Amino acid sequence: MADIIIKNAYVLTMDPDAGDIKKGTVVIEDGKITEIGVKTKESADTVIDAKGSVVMPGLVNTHTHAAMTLFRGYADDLQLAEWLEKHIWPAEAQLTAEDVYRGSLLACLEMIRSGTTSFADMYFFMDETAKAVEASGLRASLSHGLIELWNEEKGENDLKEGKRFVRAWQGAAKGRIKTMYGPHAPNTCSDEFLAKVKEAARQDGAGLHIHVLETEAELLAMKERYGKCSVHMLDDIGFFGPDVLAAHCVWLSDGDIEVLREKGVNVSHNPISNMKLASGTAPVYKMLERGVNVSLGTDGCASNNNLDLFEEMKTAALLHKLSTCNPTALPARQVLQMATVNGAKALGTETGMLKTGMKADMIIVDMKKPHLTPCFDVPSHLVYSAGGSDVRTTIVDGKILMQDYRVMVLDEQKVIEEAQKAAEELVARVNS
Ligand SMILES: C[C@H]1O[C@@H](n2cnc3c(O)ncnc32)[C@H](O)[C@@H]1O
Ligand SMILES: [Zn+2]
Repeated sequence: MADIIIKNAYVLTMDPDAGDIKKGTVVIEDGKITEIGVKTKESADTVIDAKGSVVMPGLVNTHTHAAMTLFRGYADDLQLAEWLEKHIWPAEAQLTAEDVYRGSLLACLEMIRSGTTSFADMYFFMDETAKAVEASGLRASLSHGLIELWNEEKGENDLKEGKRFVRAWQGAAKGRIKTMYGPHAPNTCSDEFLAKVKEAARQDGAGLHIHVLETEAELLAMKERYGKCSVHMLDDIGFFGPDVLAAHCVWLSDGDIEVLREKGVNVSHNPISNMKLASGTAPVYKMLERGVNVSLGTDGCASNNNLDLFEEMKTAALLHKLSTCNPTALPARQVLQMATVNGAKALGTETGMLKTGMKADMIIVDMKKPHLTPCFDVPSHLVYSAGGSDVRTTIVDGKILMQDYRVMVLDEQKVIEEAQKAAEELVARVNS
């Protein structure tokens, strides 16, 4: 007998070798997808009748800072440098481990509710984010943020903590947690330090998560310091490879795109954060055209201000039609691919597609809604009309985290109340 059978659903497989199934069944056993089709096994511990719904791969958020939910709406309408240096970093100096746990748990709840099944995170007190991931049932690739700021002692301490975290949590939560090294950015970490971090990652077989060329200010500072941009500096120190997840990549030249493609670097495109902080428009159309693996991220809740990847998908589609004056740029299926297949590739999670043998991370989206009626094309609705609140069921590793809008794994009210209290006390400390 199977663990879970989802039947009567529109199955959006995202598998290039298989089409969609209009009225199909997905069978889950031992955390994996064991059958997909029309005629499958019929008995299971849990049978979900998904008539009027779409079952699809869970969404993958490849760049966030989960605990920053506590700073949602804290410092709006600013450019990155002022936002970070005058508001966010002073506030983060007051963070406690408990705050990070509360904020991360709130983020996990928000992600479960809006259909994200795995995410990549870079922050501080990462044991707490890992505990929240463990408790929530989500999948995550976590890194301790390393911000050297040309201070050798700080760099050493940060790297020591990053290394401890990588080794302590690799493969935890029954393999749902992976760990990475998280050097913050080429304009906050020296080239020598970045080379050391790369070597540590190589020794531990861990990936690297870094912000790259988010702003023009970064590009100018790099040219001034090194006579070349971030991408070429990172390339020259041997930093790049398919183990690298580069967030933002806004201020890229054609040559930079070629380097990213050649080295198999994974890019996390964060259109809402880039728009809100007025950082610029990443050349996503060109990157995709040239074969760079571009995925989607929300960034943290202080620059977005939520974790809803449905909003991110729609924004990406619209932004790149506008920026290229080309309505055929980033069609719905390609954007869905960025949020699923490409994200899973970036995190190396064996998810992102509904395919026999893959890990069972999937969501069921309720299509019986006024704003989703009528439905001529499912991908179109998922990108242009649906929102995170249309997700009715979320499954990770074959475990149901939310069923019919009811979150099964967390005490929702308690998570919200405790995060609210933590945020109020944190801001009071910042202002005192
Ligand atoms: C881990 C550190 O990164 C900071 N951060 C959050 N969002 C961004 C961003 O868009 N660019 C650069 N740095 C960012 C976060 O506040 C932590 O200090
Ligand atoms: Zn970020």
